[in-house]
Formats: sequence, structure tokens, C-alpha cells
Amino acid sequence: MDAFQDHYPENVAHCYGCGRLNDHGHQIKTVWEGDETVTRFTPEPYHTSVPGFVYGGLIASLIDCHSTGSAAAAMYRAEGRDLDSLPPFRFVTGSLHVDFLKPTPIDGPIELRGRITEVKGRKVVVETAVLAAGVLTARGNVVAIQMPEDFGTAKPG
Ligand SMILES: CCCCCCCCCC(=O)SCCNC(=O)CCNC(=O)[C@H](O)C(C)(C)COP(=O)(O)OP(=O)(O)OC[C@H]1O[C@@H](n2cnc3c(N)ncnc32)[C@H](O)[C@@H]1OP(=O)(O)O
Repeated sequence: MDAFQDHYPENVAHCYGCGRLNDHGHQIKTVWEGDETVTRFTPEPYHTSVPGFVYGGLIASLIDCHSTGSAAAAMYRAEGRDLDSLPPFRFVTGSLHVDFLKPTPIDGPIELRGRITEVKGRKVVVETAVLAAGVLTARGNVVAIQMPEDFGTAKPG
């Protein structure tokens, strides 16, 4: 099954977390399983925090891109549209909250399971459970916002 990220338009397919065109990135892949969105990722030894456990920033990064992808997929689903239909839905992160509940072992795949808890206007809220060997180790809450047309054009300051 194609992942959400396989359908991102080329101009937004370079993200470090989810861009299929970023050779140095995580290149995560997310799919629907019923009403949940699911990403599976196997950490590398260099993703270490304390030996044996995953760096928290990696977990935050996975939640981040899992959630923006889930938000886009939820909007396509809400409108009954295919993932590759035009115009594309693109979401960026407005807010990212992570609760680290337990250390996450590095020696196996991590599963992220997302639920869409709100779709309102340009905003989608995604709650994500992070599991390692079936054990809940972290929770994420992301407010994803549909990317404005002028995203990135404003000058800082
Ligand atoms: C499909 C391809 C995707 C490829 C990209 C993947 C991205 C991967 C994830 C990332 O890492 S994205 C990079 C990190 N994020 C950013 O750089 C975003 C920087 N922030 C912004 O550009 C703007 O602040 C943002 C677009 C998020 C919001 O500005 P807007 O002017 O569009 O928001 P607006 O004020 O119109 O608010 C729209 C709704 O969002 C809500 N909102 C906006 N910012 C929020 C925030 N920070 N926290 C919570 N809610 C927020 C706001 O309250 C409102 O909700 P309601 O409709 O219910 O009133």
C-alpha cells in the first residue's frame, strides 16, 4: 500500500522527517489502519540517548512528521478525495507536545499510532501513541495547520 508521503508533491518532499527525496532524512511512511494512522520506524544505533535507548529528539521528530502526514490524509479522507488528487493538502506543525513516559528501547522497531481528534478549518489535531514492543513509551499531541500559500516568504524580525 502506498504511504501518505509517497504522494507528497515534489516541492514539499524534502522534509528531513518525511521527505522521500531527502537522502539524509528519516523518510517515514504512514498508512491508515482503520481510523488510525500508523508509522513504523526502526532506529539506528546512532539514534542513541542513553546506551540502549532512543534519543528523545528522534521520537519528537517522528511524532511531528507522522502527525503532519496524518493531518493531510485526514483532510483528503474528510473530502472523499484520493491522496494524489489536486490541489494537494500540505500541513505544517503549529504545535508539538511530547510526553516521554518510559525509556524507548533502541533494539527494535517503533510503532506510532495516531488518532485524529479535531478537524476544524485549516487545523487538524493528532494524538499519537508511541510503542516499542507493544509498550507505550511516549505520547504526542500535534496541532497541524494547513500551510499558507505564502509560507516561508515572510522576512524574519
Ligand atoms: C504535504 C506536505 C507536507 C510537507 C511538510 C511536512 C512538514 C513536517 C513538519 C514540520 O516540521 S513543519 C516545520 C515547523 N513548523 C513551522 O515552521 C510552522 C511555522 N509557523 C507558521 O508558519 C504559522 O505560525 C502557522 C502556519 C503554523 C500558523 O499561522 P497561520 O497564520 O496560518 O494561522 P492562523 O492564525 O490563521 O490560525 C489558524 C488556526 O490554527 C491555530 N494555530 C495557529 N498556530 C497555532 C499554534 N502554534 N498552536 C496551536 N494552534 C495554532 C489557530 O488558533 C487557528 O485555529 P482556529 O481556526 O481554531 O481559531
